[in-house]
Amino acid sequence: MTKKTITPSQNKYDFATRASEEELFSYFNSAHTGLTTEAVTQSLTEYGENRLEAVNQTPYWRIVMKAFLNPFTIVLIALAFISFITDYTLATAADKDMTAVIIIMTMVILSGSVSLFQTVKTNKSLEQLQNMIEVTAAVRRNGHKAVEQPIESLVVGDIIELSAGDMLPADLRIIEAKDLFVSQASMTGESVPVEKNGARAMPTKSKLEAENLVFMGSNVVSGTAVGIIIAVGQATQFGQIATDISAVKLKTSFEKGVGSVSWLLIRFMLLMAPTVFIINGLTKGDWLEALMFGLSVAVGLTPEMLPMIVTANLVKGTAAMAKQGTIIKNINAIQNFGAMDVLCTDKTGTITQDKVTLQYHLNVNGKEDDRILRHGFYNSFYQTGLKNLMDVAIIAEAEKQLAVNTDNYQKIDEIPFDFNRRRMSVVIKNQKGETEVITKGAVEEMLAISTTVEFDGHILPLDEDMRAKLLRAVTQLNEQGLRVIAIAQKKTNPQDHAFCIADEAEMTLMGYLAFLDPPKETAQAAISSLQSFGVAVKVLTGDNAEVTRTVCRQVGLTTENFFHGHDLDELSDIELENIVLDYQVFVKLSPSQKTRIVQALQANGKVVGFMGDGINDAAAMRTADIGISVDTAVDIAKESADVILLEKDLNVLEKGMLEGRHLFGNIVKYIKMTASSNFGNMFSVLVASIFLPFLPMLPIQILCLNLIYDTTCISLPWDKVDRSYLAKPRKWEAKSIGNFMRWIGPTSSIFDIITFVLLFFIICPQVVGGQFSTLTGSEQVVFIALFHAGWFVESLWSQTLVIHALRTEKIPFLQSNAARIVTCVTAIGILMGTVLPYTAVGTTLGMSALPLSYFAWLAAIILAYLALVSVMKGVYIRRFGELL
Ligand SMILES: Nc1ncnc2c1ncn2[C@@H]1O[C@H](COP(=O)(O)OP(=O)(O)OP(=O)(O)O)[C@@H](O)[C@H]1O
Ligand SMILES: [Mg+2]
Repeated sequence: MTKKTITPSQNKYDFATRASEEELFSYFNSAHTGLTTEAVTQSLTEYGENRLEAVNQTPYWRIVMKAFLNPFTIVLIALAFISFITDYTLATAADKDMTAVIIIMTMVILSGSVSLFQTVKTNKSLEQLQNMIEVTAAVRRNGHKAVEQPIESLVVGDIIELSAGDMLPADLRIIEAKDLFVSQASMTGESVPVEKNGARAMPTKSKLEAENLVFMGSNVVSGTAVGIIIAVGQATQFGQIATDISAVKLKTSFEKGVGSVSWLLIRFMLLMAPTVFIINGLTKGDWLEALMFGLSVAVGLTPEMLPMIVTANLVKGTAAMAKQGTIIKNINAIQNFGAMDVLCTDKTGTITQDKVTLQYHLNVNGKEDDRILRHGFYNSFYQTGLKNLMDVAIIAEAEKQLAVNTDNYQKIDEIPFDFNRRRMSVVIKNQKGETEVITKGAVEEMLAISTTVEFDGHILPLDEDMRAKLLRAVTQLNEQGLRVIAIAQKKTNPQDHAFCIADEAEMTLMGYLAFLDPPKETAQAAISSLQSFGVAVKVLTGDNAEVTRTVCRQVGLTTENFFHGHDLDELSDIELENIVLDYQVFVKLSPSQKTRIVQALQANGKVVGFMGDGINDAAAMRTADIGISVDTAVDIAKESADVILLEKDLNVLEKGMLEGRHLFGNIVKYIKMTASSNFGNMFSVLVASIFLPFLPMLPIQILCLNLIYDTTCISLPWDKVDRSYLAKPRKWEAKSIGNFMRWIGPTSSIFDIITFVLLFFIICPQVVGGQFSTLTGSEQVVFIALFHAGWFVESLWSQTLVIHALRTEKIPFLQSNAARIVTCVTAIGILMGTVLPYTAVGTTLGMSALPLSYFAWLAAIILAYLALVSVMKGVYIRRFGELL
């Protein structure tokens, strides 16, 4: 390693601004040709990896904590602790009993370890998926040509080549630049790109203003550059902000929803358990037993599997989506995907094919003219911004038709494209030293800067007649679905000045280029399919009205109502909010107008998706509830998205969306049925506590019942969802959970109470030989054990079978079947629970063998229960519109 000859001042950035190339290379041990392998290793130890802690993996202990500690497990652990004190510490030697503690802790461990397993699996698969779409940068090393490398592998001292659309992978000092314009919006909030260059400079007050420094998180709008990395990872300016941002990361509506339901159920339990405790204490007189019973009821009411069900669903959903070509970047956005009811999309590549071809190059007279193609070629060829499909088409066509020669020209300057002015210019000089500005862009924008036209070799003023004639010709082309851009030029003097937007004035319009950008064959079907799934499709484009109208008509979007970008700026936010739903197509939009439309839709209560692939879509994608981009999009668009499609296709998007609805359905299903059966059980226990001379169920039996039910529920994320459920966008509605609980819950209580009566007055007296009050002490013990076994089995049957009844709006087993795994697991649960009273374990748990005649009764009760649930389902659906 060479010795460092320069000591930078305290501030590395000031040093980097001031330093010459040699000083930089010597300080960072680098060279024009890049770092050597040894220097990379050296730099890694000295400055570390290019990773942000904020996006780094959470440490293991936190993942474990998160899996095991949630509101529900905390309640369970507290209950286990109290059980331990009362059953073990305070109990006499003979009565010491750890069974309750063991069962409760089993539940904690079960829910925690399944959650943990799922989380680890998700993190792994998310990482793998993200590697598929990772952002790379072109880096020179060991004297080789630059190669694309994942940005995490870059180190301080690396030499990076930049071009339009790139994300800045770290903080760089520019050493060479050609018309480099960078958007620092994520750092400064200023969306106008700033020009940067490679010259030495005096340090500025704010680092961000330094003309030769660029920063991680910004992106290259146009131009090219070479730079040396001076800071990576957390040490970058972005790293400093990113830590703060991640601290206040907003929760999605979904996370908030799950949280609020959790608390609702816990509050409910906190109210009910003490009530049960007091009633039993008062009626039975044994307060310690009443306490244990109250605690067990509390456990029974806790849906401890909720966190696990949510995680398992998200994991499953992510994997299923990946198979369909949809990569999830932000896992909590999956649910928004299913809730999305408006999809905003750009036009090129989504509605139209990703193939743009140049059809005509016409002069203002409407004749094919090679001069037009040649000028278009120079503009596209020499510009260093992002080459879009039109530029590619121009270059391809010119190379095919003309013997274009670039040796005779020298590029002097360029004025890069931006989405507000919608045009761009290059300045070139020929061998004779004549210099011209060549500008191309959207027709209206080009007419606005032109004062003359070239017509049959003459220069004529661009008067109203001419303007009208030109616009007519363009409209005609547009109506055939052709996109048109205009070309203009003017002679200029290169020595004058550096060129800027003001130079795009008093130009001579030469003619126009017309491109064929045909609609996708699949677009029409995809759009109507999305609409049939309740998603309104809106096109938000920067292109003009005529072409957009033609294309939209071809894919079946209504085109009477158009909204034009001009009119947008005159509307206040409220006015926009009022009309935004009436339009399907928005044209001539600037990037900030796209964002405003998304906001206006959200203000209408819509869950908005935005699909795009350009620099001009990034802001709107961030604002939308769900930003969707494609694999081939520019870095900044991919960076802003929550979801990346491996193919820019509405059908792929639709599949991902349905997957989102599917997993949401499974989550809501669990919450609703657990909440309602818990509520029902609660009610039954209250009634039974008041009337029975003994506890309706032993604490340990409640815990055991709960364990079996919870284990059954682990299969739910694998369940199917009815197609009819998938047909509508699904939003989180806390209110509907409460309704469900109040309406469906008490239904089960009716049958619980019928079972009490049956057991207390018929079955038990039959077996034991008399009504409870007439029995001796030991006979009463048998009576109670029988009663407990009876209720245990009935509870398990009804709670488990109702999973099948409530998972669908249809008739279970006949019209809609659960996934096989769910059917198997529930069957096994029922079987085990039914056999239990006949086994030694059952005896230990305080149950005794039921007479076979009981099962005939039980079958009748369960059938009647399922029938009534079906009726209630119908009533509920009629009243509230839908079940889940
Ligand atoms: N390379 C280019 N050279 C000149 N003009 C261009 C170029 N690219 C775009 N324009 C002009 O800017 C307008 C807006 O650009 P563009 O159509 O790409 O916007 P957009 O909002 O991304 O649209 P889309 O919905 O099709 O993706 C174009 O209609 C065209 O007139
Ligand atoms: Mg676009």
